[in-house]
Amino acid sequence: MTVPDPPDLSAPTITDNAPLKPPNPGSYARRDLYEERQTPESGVGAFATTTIPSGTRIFCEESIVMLPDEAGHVELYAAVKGLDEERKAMYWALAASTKASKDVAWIDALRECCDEDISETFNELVEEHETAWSIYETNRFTCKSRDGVTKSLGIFPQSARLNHSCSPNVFHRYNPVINRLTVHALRDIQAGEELLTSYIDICHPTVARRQLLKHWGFRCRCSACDSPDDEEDYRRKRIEDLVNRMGNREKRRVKNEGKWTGKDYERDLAIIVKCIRLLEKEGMEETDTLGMAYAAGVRLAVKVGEEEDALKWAEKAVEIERKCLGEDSMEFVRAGELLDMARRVNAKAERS
Ligand SMILES: C[S@@+](CC[C@H](N)C(=O)[O-])C[C@H]1O[C@@H](n2cnc3c(N)ncnc32)[C@H](O)[C@@H]1O
Repeated sequence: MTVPDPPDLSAPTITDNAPLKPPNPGSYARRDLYEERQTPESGVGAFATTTIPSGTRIFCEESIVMLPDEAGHVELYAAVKGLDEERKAMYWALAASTKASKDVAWIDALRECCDEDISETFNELVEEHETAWSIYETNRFTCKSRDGVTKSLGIFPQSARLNHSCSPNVFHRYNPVINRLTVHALRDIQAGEELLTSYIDICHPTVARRQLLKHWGFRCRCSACDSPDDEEDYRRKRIEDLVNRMGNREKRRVKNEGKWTGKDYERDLAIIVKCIRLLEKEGMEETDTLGMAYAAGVRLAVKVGEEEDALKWAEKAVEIERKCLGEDSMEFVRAGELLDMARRVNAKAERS
């Protein structure tokens, strides 16, 4: 939930301040659609109690704790201590799976700000800080600001019950417009199925995913991890490389605007087309990595005069962002703007 973010291929070219639906979404978890249950090996999990159609928003949750990326044990403990009793209870009831940090400099800082007469209970206080930190590290979600620059980490106690899969059936993301974490069904989910999100970027191959998941202290037993297939791993590695290349070229293009030639744009587009094909082949059609690839593809296709592809991808981008993030997300609005642009360009091409 806190792993490195993919390169920002959704960088807006039209407007970053598009009008969005009024932000009054409430804070909810659709308990009419799922229940929490103990699982044999993954602690508590969330299970569908009825069919959940693809695209359904299941969680739209406000955080109970949100801290800047760089906050440490002492700041976190103070934030938890400041919660009302109900929220405090919610916080302490969450799972704590990570090991104590080897960096103990914070203990000296804590000692310095404690009264002398606390010395007898100091060890207890340290333990409480460590437990609070482990809960935080196990359950926190990355929350990016609208400009994508500021990163905070938030605790959303109901969404925090979602277990992980590398082939997830739900998608989570913090939406800075409505200040909520949203979780959407990526496909139709049947009653009895566990709702599973991915804590990490699923484009990584198996070995890298295993390494990243060590943070949460478990080995993933999803089908992609349990019976890794060399070809699938190769495709995920290729996707990862292509996404990185797209991001790097996008940065270079922005820096060298004006110097980018038609050939350069064609090269960029070729990478995106490969990436789109692999994502579709890998069954990652639902995730918004593909949404980002489509959006980047639209801009480039327009540049090189492939108006029909631009229109096709813009339509797909809108659908993916609607499904994964909802109509109140910036991504959806930007995809809609791209679709308008692609339609205009197509109409013009047809006229001429
Ligand atoms: C955010 S919590 C998820 C909810 C948690 N199961 C609970 O009981 O509250 C993350 C923790 O759940 C467990 N977990 C999540 N996904 C898992 C999986 N696929 N296999 C085993 N354990 C998992 C791990 O202990 C992990 O550190």
